[in-house]
Amino acid sequence: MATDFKSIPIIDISPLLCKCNDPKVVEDSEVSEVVKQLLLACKESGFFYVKGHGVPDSLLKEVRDMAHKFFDLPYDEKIKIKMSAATGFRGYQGIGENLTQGRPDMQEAIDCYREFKPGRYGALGKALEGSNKWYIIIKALSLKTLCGEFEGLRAGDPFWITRIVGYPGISDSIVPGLPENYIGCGAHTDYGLLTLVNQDDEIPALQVRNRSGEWIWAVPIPGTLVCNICDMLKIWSNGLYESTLHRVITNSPKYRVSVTFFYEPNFNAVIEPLEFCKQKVDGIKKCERAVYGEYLVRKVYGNFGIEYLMNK
Ligand SMILES: O=C(O)CCC(=O)C(=O)O
Ligand SMILES: [Fe+2]
Repeated sequence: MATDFKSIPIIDISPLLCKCNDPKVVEDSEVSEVVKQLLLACKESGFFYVKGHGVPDSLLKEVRDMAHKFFDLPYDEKIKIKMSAATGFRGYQGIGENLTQGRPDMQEAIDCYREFKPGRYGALGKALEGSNKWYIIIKALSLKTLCGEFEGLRAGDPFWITRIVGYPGISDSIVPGLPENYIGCGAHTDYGLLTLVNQDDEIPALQVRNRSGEWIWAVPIPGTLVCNICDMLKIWSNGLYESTLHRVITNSPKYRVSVTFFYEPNFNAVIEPLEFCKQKVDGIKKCERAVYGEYLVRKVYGNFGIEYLMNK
C-alpha cells in the first residue's frame, strides 16, 4: 500500500549511469545514495522523476513535437495506420476508443509493441502479432537505448510497449457532453515492470493516488522522465514496491501529448514473489503469481472491448 506521500521525489541517477560498469560499483557512496533514494520511492509512492538519465532534452522534445504533428493530421490520414485486432492491436486509435474500467478515455493514441516472429509466443502471443507503423515509433524507441543493454544480457528477452498519446484540450474537444474536468485516462496501474513517461512541458495532467485517496500531481519537470513501478514488479517484490493508481486529468485548453515507454518482463515469464522479498515479511506470500503475457493480453482486450474490435 502506498503511503500518504504529498509529492513525488526527483532522483538524479547520473552516478548510477556513470558507474554501472565499474566492478566496485556496490562500494561507491554516490551510487549507494541513489539506490537508497530509489528504494524509498519504490516503497513510498511507486513514482519518481529521474534526471541525469542521459536522454538529451532535444530528443525528448523532438519525439513530443512529432506526436503533436501526427495528431494534428486530419482523421482520414490518421486512420491509415488504424489499430484493429487484425494489426495485432498496433496502430492508431481515435478519441474515446481506449477504455479504462469500461469507460472511454478522452485521448487518441498510437500503440506499439515489441515485434516478434509469428508463432514465437504460441496461441497467446497471436493477439499481438503484427508490425509497428510510422516513423515516430522509431524515434520514440530511442528511449529504448536506455534499456538496450538489458536485452539478451541481463533480463534475457524483455517485452516492451510504447504508447504515443494525445489529449485534446478542453475547448478543442470534439466530443460532446463532457464533464468539467474530463478524464484523459481513467485510474489504473501499469502492467509490466517499469514505465517511463515523456510528458509535454507546462500542462499538469498526470495525478497519482496516495493511501488516503488524495490525487497528487506529477507536474511536468523539464528534462525529467516520470517513472513508475508496474504490477509485475510489485508481484516480484512481494508487494514491497508499490504499483500505484494514477490517472490523467484534462483541465487545460492546450492539447497535451505524452510518450510512454513500458519496460516489461519476458512475454512468457511466470512472475512470483522472489524468495528474498518473502523473507522480509516472515516468508509470507503477499501477491499472487501471474504469467505476464496472459496478464497483458487480458488487459489489451479489456482496454479496447474485444467485440468492438472484432467487428471493425
Ligand atoms: O499521459 C500520461 O502522463 C500517462 C499515461 C499513462 O498513465 C499510461 O499510458 O499508462
Ligand atoms: Fe499508466
